[in-house]
Amino acid sequence: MSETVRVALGARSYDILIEAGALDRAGALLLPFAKRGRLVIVTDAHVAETQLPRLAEALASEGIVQETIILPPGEGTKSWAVLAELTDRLLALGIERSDHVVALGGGVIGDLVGFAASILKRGCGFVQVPTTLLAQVDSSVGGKTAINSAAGKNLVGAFHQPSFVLIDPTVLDTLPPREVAAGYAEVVKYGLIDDADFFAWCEANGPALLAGDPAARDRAIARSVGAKARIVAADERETQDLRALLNLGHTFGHALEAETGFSDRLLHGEGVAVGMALAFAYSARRGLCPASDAAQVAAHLRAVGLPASLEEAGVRAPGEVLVGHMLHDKKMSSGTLPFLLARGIGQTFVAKDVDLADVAAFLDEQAHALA
Ligand SMILES: NC(=O)c1ccc[n+]([C@@H]2O[C@H](COP(=O)([O-])OP(=O)(O)OC[C@H]3O[C@@H](n4cnc5c(N)ncnc54)[C@H](O)[C@@H]3O)[C@@H](O)[C@H]2O)c1
Ligand SMILES: O=C(O)C(=O)C[C@@H](O)[C@H](O)[C@H](O)COP(=O)(O)O
Ligand SMILES: [Zn+2]
Repeated sequence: MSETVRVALGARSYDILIEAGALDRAGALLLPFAKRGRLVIVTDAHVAETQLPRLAEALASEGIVQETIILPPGEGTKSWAVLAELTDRLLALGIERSDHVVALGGGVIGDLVGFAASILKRGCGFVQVPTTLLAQVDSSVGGKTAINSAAGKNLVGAFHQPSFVLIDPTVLDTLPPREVAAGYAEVVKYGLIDDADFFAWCEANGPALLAGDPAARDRAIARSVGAKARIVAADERETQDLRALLNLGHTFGHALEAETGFSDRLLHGEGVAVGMALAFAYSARRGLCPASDAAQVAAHLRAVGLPASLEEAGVRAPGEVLVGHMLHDKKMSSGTLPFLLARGIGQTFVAKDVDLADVAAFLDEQAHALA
């Protein structure tokens, strides 16, 4: 299959190509950018071993000279220290605004490289070549770029759209199963937000997708990218209570990631899985959503091996500690934290009347229920 999705953002519009084997055509696909300036590939050590040779060969076949920077893998790379190292190395290479930095990797590389590109020379070009399921269905699209800070997740960043997104689903063949499952949580998110039929599709096809079925994988990528592109085009900077829907599960999830030290104890997608289960359970507790829908969400996440509770996330912190992490959430406005809650599967909405003490009590109940 080959499909192009356009993110319609006026002068910042760009294409997302989804095509099995596209990485091997990257020379031709990236040639227009190479004609405008240089290409510098930034990747991490795992991807350097598994997918970088394909990209390097494809670029070389078109005579494109490339520089490559290889960074350590893992969430810790979204840090001030690595950002400083990366920007220094790109400046040492003489990066210019007309050059493109090519982010070859998962969401960590994409978020870091995009942020570096947004601040270098006050903004140079970048291209996303996502190599995880999570990055292909979510992080490579939409221009949210960031690093983490001591205060929390993604707190230092910028909106900076890529010039092009090259999605080759075959790169996922080398991705470890735990990472595939983590990325799948963001796929399920699109169904839970506003498409109950797609959630039903996930229930029927999720296990095949995780087992590596190419048809299920490609369908999920195309559906997710299409949904995200539409939402981003309509609310690029999350000002209209629309893009915020993409944050379903993230207020809880980011708090769990902070509590587990942004480590591989809990991957981002795993935090989102637990967060979505908690958002539905909290919605049910408030009488907003049928308890059966909350149970169905948790059951599907568990069926594909994702965590769906605090215990399964390995988090034992008191509710007020987790709520303390949430106070840094970027949605916080005038002391109010909007929450993504649900009236049912496919019916997520932004709630602005959530009492954080009640959320803390809910989290304590969840912890005790399973103790
Ligand atoms: N900007 C956004 O809109 C957005 C959306 C969702 C998530 N995110 C961010 O994305 C990050 C998580 O991204 P992720 O889940 O892709 O994690 P990641 O980038 O850490 O990649 C996961 C692991 O897989 C390895 N890997 C990547 N591709 C591989 C491949 N093809 N073969 C073998 N190994 C491979 C990596 O080296 C890493 O060890 C988080 O920081 C999250 O906040 C951002
Ligand atoms: O693109 C968006 O908007 C999202 O919210 C997608 C999320 O999956 C992603 O994790 C994002 O980085 C979270 O955004 P944040 O603003 O809460 O940092
Ligand atoms: Zn996310």
